[in-house]
Amino acid sequence: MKGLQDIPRIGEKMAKRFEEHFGSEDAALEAILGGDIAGISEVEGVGQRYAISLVHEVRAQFEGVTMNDFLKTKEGVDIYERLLDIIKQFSHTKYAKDKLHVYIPYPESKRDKIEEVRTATAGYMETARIMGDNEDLLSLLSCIKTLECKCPVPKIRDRAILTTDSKQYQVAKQIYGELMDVQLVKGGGEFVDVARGYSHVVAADDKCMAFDLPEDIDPEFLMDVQKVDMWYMVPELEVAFFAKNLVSLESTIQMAQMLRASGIGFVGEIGDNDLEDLKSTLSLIDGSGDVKAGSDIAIDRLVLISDKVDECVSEVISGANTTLDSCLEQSKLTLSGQDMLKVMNGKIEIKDLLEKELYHSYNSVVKDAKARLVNELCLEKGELLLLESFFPEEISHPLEVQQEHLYAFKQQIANQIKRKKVQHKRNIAKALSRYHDIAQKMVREALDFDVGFSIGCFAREFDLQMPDLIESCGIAFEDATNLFIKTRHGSVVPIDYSVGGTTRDPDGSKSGVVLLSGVNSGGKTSMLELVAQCIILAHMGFPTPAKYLEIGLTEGFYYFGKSKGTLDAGAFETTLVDFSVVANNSPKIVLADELESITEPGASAKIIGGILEVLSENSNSMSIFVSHLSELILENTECPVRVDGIEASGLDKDLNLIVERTPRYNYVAKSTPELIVERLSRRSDGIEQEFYRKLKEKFQ
Ligand SMILES: Nc1ncnc2c1ncn2[C@@H]1O[C@H](COP(=O)(O)OP(=O)(O)OP(=O)(O)O)[C@@H](O)[C@H]1O
Repeated sequence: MKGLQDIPRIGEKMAKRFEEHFGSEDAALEAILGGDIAGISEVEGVGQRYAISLVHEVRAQFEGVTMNDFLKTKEGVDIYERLLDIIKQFSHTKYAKDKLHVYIPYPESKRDKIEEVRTATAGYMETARIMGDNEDLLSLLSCIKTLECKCPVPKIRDRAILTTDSKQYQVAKQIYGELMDVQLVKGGGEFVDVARGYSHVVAADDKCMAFDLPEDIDPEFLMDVQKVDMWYMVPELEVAFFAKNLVSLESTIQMAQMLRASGIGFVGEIGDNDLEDLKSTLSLIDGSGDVKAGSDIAIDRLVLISDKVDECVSEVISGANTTLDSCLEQSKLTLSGQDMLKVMNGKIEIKDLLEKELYHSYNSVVKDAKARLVNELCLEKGELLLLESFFPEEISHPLEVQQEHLYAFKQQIANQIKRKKVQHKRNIAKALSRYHDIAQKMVREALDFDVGFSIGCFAREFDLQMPDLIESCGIAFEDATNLFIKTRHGSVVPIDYSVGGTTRDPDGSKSGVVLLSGVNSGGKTSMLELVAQCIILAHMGFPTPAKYLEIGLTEGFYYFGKSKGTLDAGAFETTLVDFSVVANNSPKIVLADELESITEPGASAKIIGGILEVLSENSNSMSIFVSHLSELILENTECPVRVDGIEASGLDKDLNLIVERTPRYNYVAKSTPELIVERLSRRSDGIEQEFYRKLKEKFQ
């Protein structure tokens, strides 16, 4: 399979959507082959069902087997899906929940696949045994999502590449044109004009170095744009990938460290030191790709200035005006006779005299105000120059800040922040670029860990054990519990049972054809369901719900559930056609529940007897038929059939049936419907009770 369009059902249009979603054809193929059902479901026009069937189809091509090769009936598939639904509850990520669908039961001929899964699952079970109740690990896992690889950054508006060299211009335009402005300038004058429009200018040729630039233009010089790495010129791009996936990455790293501390290997390619390095580098950025507060002292100081400057200036001014007011109150002017004459002769202005008198106080108030600003904003040398012109030199009352100078100051601080952040992001981007591939691998492994961990946690919760695989056709278990009853009711009576050539064979007959008889509501259907659960899980390579279980793998599994309602003639015919498939000689396990309801009892017994005869001729098959007609069926069959029974001994004080859930071997159990009638009678009164009493008499 070389391309997407080699996959049936993926045409040109769909292939394009896959490529767009996953970033490339290879990535899309990897997702399909790797069973990333969650990811595939997100492709435009693809739902979860389509994704599951697509993955199944592609895997079937590779493995040469489909789920239906083993699960021969719709009811078997239903049991498989219900089991999967239970396992999915132990997933912590959507990825794992969806990917669990790649686990299917295999026929015996694919034993290598079953063994492969068994080996891996045994590892997952051990991991879950150690870590299954670690709440920290579980909450970390639930924070991990598939990485988003498409992390476009918006065009950078405040940075530009300027050059006088047309070659450099073309190269820069081609590489960076979509990310920032690239401009060709003719000389120093134009360079300055253009540069004033940006807070950060990269001058990309040595001619620019010779320009006589004013103080406010401070470009960064580069000889050749081609020799610069992307992380240097646009660090935002590399940082964006890590920022967008920050939560997943940080959770994965923490999880890796946690697993390693518990002796569980995780992504061997990255050593402990690199993991720590990646973790500390990631701690410098936030989810938007910005430099996190606290990661650079210089940036923090500038940001603090920018945040506080307005408030600080207004506080300082109000303090200064209070001081100025009290100075004015205390000021008096005594004119000497000489000064009076000078004023009268027009040699000096009275205004000058007043100014002279007040200048000292004003000056010291302004000086104090500036000192307070320097102190409170922690200003450094280079920033003092702009502060000088914050207040008017001429006495003005009340004292006010010169807004245009305050604005210029703020602008300078903002530019400095941007420049410093770019510098800082370059260091971060350089450090992170080294980890780009391994980060992707780590998260993928973390998500895949959750797939296995879900199976392990499922096994841990229900105390499942790996079954023993035996060579003969049969199944035997001890203390087995029906998972559907357990999840529904919380408790379940464990059951022991054996059918076929197992080490627990009760009478040495190795009977592989069994009729299960018994009391109404005794648990026959539940027993059949339990056997089905064990068969399916064992053929998936999964552990089974029994303290001990041995099973002979088989090629096909036929499960025929109890029919609902009365069947008409057409349905009777259909059921027979369905059953005809068991007639061939291939190894198989057949479970059927109360097949007798397909027609009237006499005819049913004959038909079931006939089917059992066909099955008993196949030494590679095993079958259990639940029936209330066991005696009648035995009369209608020539082959050796073992009849087992689930019997009730009475009703307890709460009127529940007292049932021995484990079947008795070679024992025809009575249906004991009278117990049910008795229960109904004791639970009712009046006419209703009279009715049930009459029915009860019929059994005496
Ligand atoms: N091992 C068990 N532990 C606890 N509850 C059980 C067990 N087996 C069956 N039950 C409960 O007994 C009830 C009847 O079970 P089930 O339907 O399997 O009986 P049945 O013998 O097939 O009945 P019927 O002959 O009427 O079809 C169900 O509610 C089921 O949950």
